[in-house]
Formats: sequence, C-alpha cells, structure tokens
Amino acid sequence: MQLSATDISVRFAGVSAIDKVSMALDRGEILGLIGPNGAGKTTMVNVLSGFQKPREGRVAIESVDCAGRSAAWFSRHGVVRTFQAVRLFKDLTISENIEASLSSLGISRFRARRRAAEMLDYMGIGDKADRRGGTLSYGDERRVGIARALALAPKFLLLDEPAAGLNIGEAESLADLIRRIQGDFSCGVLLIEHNMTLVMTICRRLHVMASGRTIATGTPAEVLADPQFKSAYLGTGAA
Ligand SMILES: Nc1ncnc2c1ncn2[C@@H]1O[C@H](COP(=O)(O)OP(=O)(O)OP(=O)(O)O)[C@@H](O)[C@H]1O
Repeated sequence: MQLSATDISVRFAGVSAIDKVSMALDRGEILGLIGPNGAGKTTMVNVLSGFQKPREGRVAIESVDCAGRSAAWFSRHGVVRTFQAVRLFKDLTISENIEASLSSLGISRFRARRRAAEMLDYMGIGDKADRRGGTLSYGDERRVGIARALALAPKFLLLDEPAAGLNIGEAESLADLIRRIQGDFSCGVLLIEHNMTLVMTICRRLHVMASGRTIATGTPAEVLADPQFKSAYLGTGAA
C-alpha cells in the first residue's frame, strides 16, 4: 500500500513553494524528507495530509484519488500527521485532548477514552493522562502529539520535525520509538527532520528538497555522495 504525490505544485500569493515534486511512501518504510529551511517540506506534508490543496498534481492512497478531500477524510483513511507545534487545549486534560481528535472522527466517547489511555501508555506517559494541556515538559508534550496521531490508527504517519528542541538522549530514544512505531503499527513513516544523525540512522531512503524542488533521492549513502545535496547542505560540490 502506498501514499503517493505526483507532480505537486503549490504557490502562495504567486510565489512558488513547491514545483513539480513527486514522492511515494510505502506502508512498511521510514522515509526521510530533508532540506534546508523553506525547502517546502512542511508544505509537502500539508499536501499529503489534505491540509493544503495543491495547485497542480495528484495525491493518491494506493489507487484512490484524493483530489478535493479534507484533512479529516485523510485521517479517516489512515493518513495522520503531527505538527511542529503540538498545540494542546489548555482547558482540557491530556486524555481529553486526544479524545477530542477521535470524537471529531465519530468515535464514541467510551472508545475514545480507552484508546487515549492505551496510546498514552504506549508513549510511556500514561500517568500524565489527567494533567491539563500546557502543564507538561516540552519532551512530554511532543510525546502527546505522537500519542494523538497514533490514536488515529495511522497507515501512514507523517512526522514534522519530531526531534526539534529535544536533547541528544531524548533524540536517541525518539529514534528507537519511531522504529518501534513503524513495526507495531505496520505504518509507513515520513520523517521531516533537521537532525541528520536521527535521519541517517533510521531511514533507508531519503528525499531531499531545496527551494521547492527535489534535488536528490536515494539511500543515505547515495544522498551523502550527491553533489546537489553537498551543495545545498555543505556549500560544496557542483550544483
Ligand atoms: N501559508 C503560507 N503563506 C505564504 N507562504 C508560505 C506559507 N507556507 C509556507 N510558505 C512559504 O513556502 C516556502 C516553503 O515553506 P515550508 O514551511 O514548506 O518549508 P520547510 O522546508 O518546511 O521549512 P522549515 O524547515 O523551515 O520548516 C517558504 O518560502 C515559506 O515561506
């Protein structure tokens, strides 16, 4: 099963953010999406999850065309994403925050509560279920963001900079966790990340963007040897 985007273009106020980018995520792989700031990575995740309608191009889940579908439709069909900012409702408990996303998909309150508890346990923060949003440490808040996504039973999980702001130890545990999630949920994981150690350790395949375009794809070794990658990242090599 595959989530694919073909020849995607997005413009904001006439300015090109993505220009004819294609990528595919298989259920069963961890694909790294990397690139300098402003490369178009988050915009691409927005397109892949129904948060941004592309000006051109096609998104499909296997052979099902997703044109015009809402973000909620993508969620219901197993395409789930996290955000750079977790944004919890501060008046709700952590559990209620997760239940709210499930209820919006029509899941009963009872099942939503049970599912939230299971996912918070899975993320190792079951004891924080009754705390209010906004009272957790930064690292725990990011775990809630992932728990909230996992509660939606992803077939494709799109993680937008999950290691941002984590220390080295926390980033290492995150690497183990992402591998575990991929296996336990049998989901494809798209990982946007600036932490190169994390990306190179857990991704078998990388997709590199710069200035809204694809500049390299391949295994970490192939990408590291690619002149366009070296030029974009290290300022060396022929572009
Ligand atoms: N809603 C928007 N309105 C106008 N321009 C936008 C909008 N969202 C993104 N852009 C622009 O589109 C381009 C791609 O942005 P995007 O956030 O996708 O890049 P990114 O690779 O995710 O960057 P970063 O690594 O900094 O998060 C940038 O030039 C950005 O300023």
